[in-house]
Amino acid sequence: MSNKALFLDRDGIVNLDHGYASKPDDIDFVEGIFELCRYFQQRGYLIIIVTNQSGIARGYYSEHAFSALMEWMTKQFAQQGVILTDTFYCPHHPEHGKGPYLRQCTCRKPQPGMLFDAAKKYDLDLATCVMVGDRLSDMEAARSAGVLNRFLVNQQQDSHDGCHKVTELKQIIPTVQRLLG
Ligand SMILES: O=P(O)(O)OC[C@@H](O)[C@H]1O[C@@H](OP(=O)(O)O)[C@@H](O)[C@@H](O)[C@@H]1O
Ligand SMILES: [Mg+2]
Ligand SMILES: [Zn+2]
Repeated sequence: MSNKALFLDRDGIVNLDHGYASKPDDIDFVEGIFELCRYFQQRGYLIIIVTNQSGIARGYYSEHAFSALMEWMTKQFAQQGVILTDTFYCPHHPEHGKGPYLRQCTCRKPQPGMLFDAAKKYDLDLATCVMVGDRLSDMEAARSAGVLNRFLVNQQQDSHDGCHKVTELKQIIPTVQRLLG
């Protein structure tokens, strides 16, 4: 357990959530995302996306289309000086999934499955990882996985789970500097 990661939710954090993005034309990157990634990368964090993709379960787009979009996204990150180490995704939905995707799985956030899978694959010390998300389900997944520093961006909802609430990505760096030095 020697590595640490910045876990990013995708829709709503990396790109604006216009609803079930499936192709590059659907992607508008959120202001400050590359700067945030560069900050953590310089401090030795791997950059890992953890994303619910029920659009696959619902039949809106295929896993192949999802992978092609992530390949494109990885190149956009690289052009901005950011190595996107990996993406973990949940293609299931417990009610609206079709065929094999109709499942009560352990990877759909708020379940912590994707974070545990990432920890296993990259030998992560989850306590020292950081999660940034736009839903309480992101915070819950990270809390259940034992991620101590969790940032909830741009949500009015009240949360009692001890996460840091910010309205913009650029507010994260000063808080991290205070917490982690
Ligand atoms: O925010 P992440 O985890 O990266 O991805 C969320 C997306 O898969 C979609 O998840 C859906 O929720 P349901 O999966 O239908 O409950 C909706 O919130 C969509 O607007 C959103 O695009
Ligand atoms: Mg989201
Ligand atoms: Zn799943």
